[in-house]
Amino acid sequence: MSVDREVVLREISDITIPGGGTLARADLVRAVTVENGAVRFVLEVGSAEAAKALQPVEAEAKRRLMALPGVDSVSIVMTAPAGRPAAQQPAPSLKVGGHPTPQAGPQPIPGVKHVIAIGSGKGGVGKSTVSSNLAVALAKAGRKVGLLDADIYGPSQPRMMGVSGRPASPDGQRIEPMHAHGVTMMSIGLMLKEGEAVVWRGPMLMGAMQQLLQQVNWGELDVLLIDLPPGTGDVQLSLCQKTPVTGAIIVSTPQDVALLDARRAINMFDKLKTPVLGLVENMSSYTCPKCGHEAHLFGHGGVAAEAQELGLPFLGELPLQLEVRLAGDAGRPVALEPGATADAYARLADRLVQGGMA
Ligand SMILES: Nc1ncnc2c1ncn2[C@@H]1O[C@H](COP(=O)(O)OP(=O)(O)OP(=O)(O)O)[C@@H](O)[C@H]1O
Repeated sequence: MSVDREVVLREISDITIPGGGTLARADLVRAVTVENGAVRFVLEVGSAEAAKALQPVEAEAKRRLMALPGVDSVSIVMTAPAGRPAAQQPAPSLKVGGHPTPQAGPQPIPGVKHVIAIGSGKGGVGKSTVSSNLAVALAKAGRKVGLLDADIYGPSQPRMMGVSGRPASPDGQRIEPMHAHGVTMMSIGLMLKEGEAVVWRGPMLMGAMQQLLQQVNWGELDVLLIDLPPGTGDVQLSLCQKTPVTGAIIVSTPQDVALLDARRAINMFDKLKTPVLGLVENMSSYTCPKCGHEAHLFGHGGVAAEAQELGLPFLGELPLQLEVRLAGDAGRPVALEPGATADAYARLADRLVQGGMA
């Protein structure tokens, strides 16, 4: 067995710490590296006293790791965040995917007035497209808007919003969000190495969501839109457990199969006691640019009918248009330019503002 980061974390995860709990649960381990038999990591501690209390933990970790075949040295650095000169600061603690730190119930995000989750039952129905365009439309309406791309399986907001690069973390703790088209944004995709596969389990996802919600300097926002992964999984659960969510918008195509999945998503939000603000129909019609004929490739009106049946607001329909995809691929959401689609998004934004949700 070769020793790597995962082996190191597993080996020390159940070491108990003063005050109860384990190293893994307290999420104190940062920046694990294994190189030519040398294991190094940081134990993040709040103060000099805490560092002193953790000395037996440090010793036990060393003992266990030195016993692993192939490990020649173990170096553990304890860091206290405050008052250190910059040169001695640890690498930014952008360990998205770590275990969550204990948190008593949902915590509001400082400065953020409303949180709106954008979900769908099925992938590919345009949830990310709707999120980026709605964010832009809200910004155009003068709202202070944030957009958090929490689609861990396929983060697409960096591409759709035209943002790249790694977010800065000047103090190694807080994360500076990016800005594009008047929107403050952060994507889980910007925190991962390109092409990195995400195989996080529930607790790691919880940790990631917690960091993205609470560790990012969101600033003062009227509304933070959260682009969720499709379906009904751990991210949705984490979000609703970690922060009070004003409500969820469900995106669906008019197609029966997409609607069936949308119903599951609505059910899940009901169970999580998160109000569903309404349903949006995407790709509802296609107008041929040559002859002007309007076609309904995925059917039409299905989402409005579904909303009526479920007693939920129908928030509007958005056409299927080549420009929507091209604009998304180019990093300039179509809602930035004047036109029928921008108008449809402006109406959607206006409904949220008028309803006191954004
Ligand atoms: N109204 C539309 N007209 C044309 N293309 C669209 C429209 N809505 C979405 N698309 C395109 O469809 C593709 C999927 O859209 P998008 O990524 O927004 O879906 P999604 O529901 O977020 O998918 P997933 O969650 O599976 O990543 C993208 O290429 C996008 O540009």
